[in-house]
Amino acid sequence: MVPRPVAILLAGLWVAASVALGTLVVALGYEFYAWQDRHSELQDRARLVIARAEQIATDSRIALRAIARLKTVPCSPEDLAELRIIAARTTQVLDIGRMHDGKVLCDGARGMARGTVLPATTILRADGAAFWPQVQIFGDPRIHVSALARDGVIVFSRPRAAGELLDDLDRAEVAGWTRAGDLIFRRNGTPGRLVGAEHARANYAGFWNDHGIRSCASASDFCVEIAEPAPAALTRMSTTTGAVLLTAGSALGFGGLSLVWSRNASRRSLSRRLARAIRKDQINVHYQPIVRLSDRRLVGFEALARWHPPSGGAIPPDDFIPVAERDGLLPALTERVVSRAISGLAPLLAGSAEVYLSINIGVGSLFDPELPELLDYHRLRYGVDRSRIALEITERDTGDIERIGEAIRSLREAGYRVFLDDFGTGYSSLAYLATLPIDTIKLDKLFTRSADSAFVPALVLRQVSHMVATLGLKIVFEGVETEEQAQALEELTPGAVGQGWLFGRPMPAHEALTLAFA
Ligand SMILES: Nc1nc2c(ncn2[C@@H]2O[C@H](COP(=O)(O)O[C@H]3[C@@H](O)[C@H](n4cnc5c(=O)[nH]c(N)nc54)O[C@@H]3COP(=O)(O)O)[C@@H](O)[C@H]2O)c(=O)[nH]1
Repeated sequence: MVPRPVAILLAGLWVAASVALGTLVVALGYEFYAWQDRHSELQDRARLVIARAEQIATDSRIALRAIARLKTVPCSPEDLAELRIIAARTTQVLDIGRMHDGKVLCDGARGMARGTVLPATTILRADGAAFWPQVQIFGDPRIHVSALARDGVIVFSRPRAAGELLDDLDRAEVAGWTRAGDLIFRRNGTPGRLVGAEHARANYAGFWNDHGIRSCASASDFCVEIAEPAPAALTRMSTTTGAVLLTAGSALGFGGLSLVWSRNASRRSLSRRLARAIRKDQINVHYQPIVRLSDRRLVGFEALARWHPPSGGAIPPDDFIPVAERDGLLPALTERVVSRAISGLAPLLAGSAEVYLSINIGVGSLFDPELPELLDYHRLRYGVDRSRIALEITERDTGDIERIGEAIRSLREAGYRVFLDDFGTGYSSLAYLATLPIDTIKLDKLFTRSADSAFVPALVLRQVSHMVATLGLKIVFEGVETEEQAQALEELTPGAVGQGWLFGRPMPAHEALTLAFA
């Protein structure tokens, strides 16, 4: 018994750990969600900027192509009118002009420009076009434009028409550039940090890092980058959100740990109760008949463990056998089952009727060096011959097949029959059939049930039956529930035996004896 102060301290630590763990999980979830949310928002922004840049490029191309088709005298009133019309037909081009020798001669909006000289540009594109991301050109320092010139034509658009879509990102460094690394626009941050040696880098953001979105247009020579620090979302959340997170985290942590604890506690308690039931000989055995399919003659009984705790109800073997296997209780359980199983059917087994008793032996018991002695002790008490006992081996582990083989060989040499149980399920595989010295396989219910159908298990059933016959083994079909299944199985494997609810459910010893002696 743990002293009360220690128990209180442990309970306090338990609650604190639950709350801390749950809160951490919820906080990490929140952080990840907030990061993802912002990241996809920034990606959407980058897509918008790219779309705008592509539209400017397309509009400029359309304008240049249209002007190339004009037959008007450059800078004539008709020509200027055409330039205005072409610009008006686009959404992104502001104005179009004619130029010569680096000078703008005229443009649609202002007419004759009296030879405005353009500054030198560093951006020369592969198609021979020159590009000015931002230039003051109409003699008015308040007017800046972006300009693209080729073949004596210059197309003006709004400067930073794409970059302005990022103007509200206060904390972000943003930049747009050509694939060659020439800067088109930049805001915030150290000049050259985003563009330059690193301009070929792909998106570089990862969880916990700053956001780093880098994207290039497919139809124009334009790339954009957005770099934004990602401070922990938790430091920015409101008190209400914090309170909700803390409550949710505490509930989650407490609920989760309580669930783990209660599952472990119930397993521990099942194991303790099982150990006590074995000690107090409260594990009973029921017998299920095994019959020859052709004439339904009884050939054997399978002993199946039953646990009815004195407190009421029944705990199924599928629940307590795995616990026995896991907690090393299987040898003790097998000892009780062997004792009960043989004594219960002793009058039948010691007699002359050729009926056998099959007993389940898990691998944990198969390796028990005392198993042969245990079997001999109980059978000799009642004068039962070894040939009247079959041992059903169930392998629930991928275990040591050679060791299993040795154990089976020595039991068979001693005169016991050995059945391979649940054949066709998880672990009981073809490798076992080829390696283990067994004389009978018990084919799992899954296949038996398909006997009168055309489903895939039915095909497997046919192949396995054929293979078993070829290997000179015998077969017991498990889980026969209908007359149709029994007939189909008998046709498939003449002389086979079966077990299932059609022939009888597991029953207590006195009913089994009545059935056998009827
Ligand atoms: N190591 C040991 N394992 C044991 C022991 N006793 C039982 N077991 C294993 O537990 C599993 C479940 O057994 P149980 O709930 O007793 O179910 C058996 C039959 O009742 C059931 N069955 C039989 N016929 C039918 C049927 O027509 N339909 C249907 N749905 N179920 C049927 O099958 C179980 C027998 O299976 P098997 O042993 O494979 O022949 C089970 O794996 C037992 O092996 C024990 O003492 N030790």
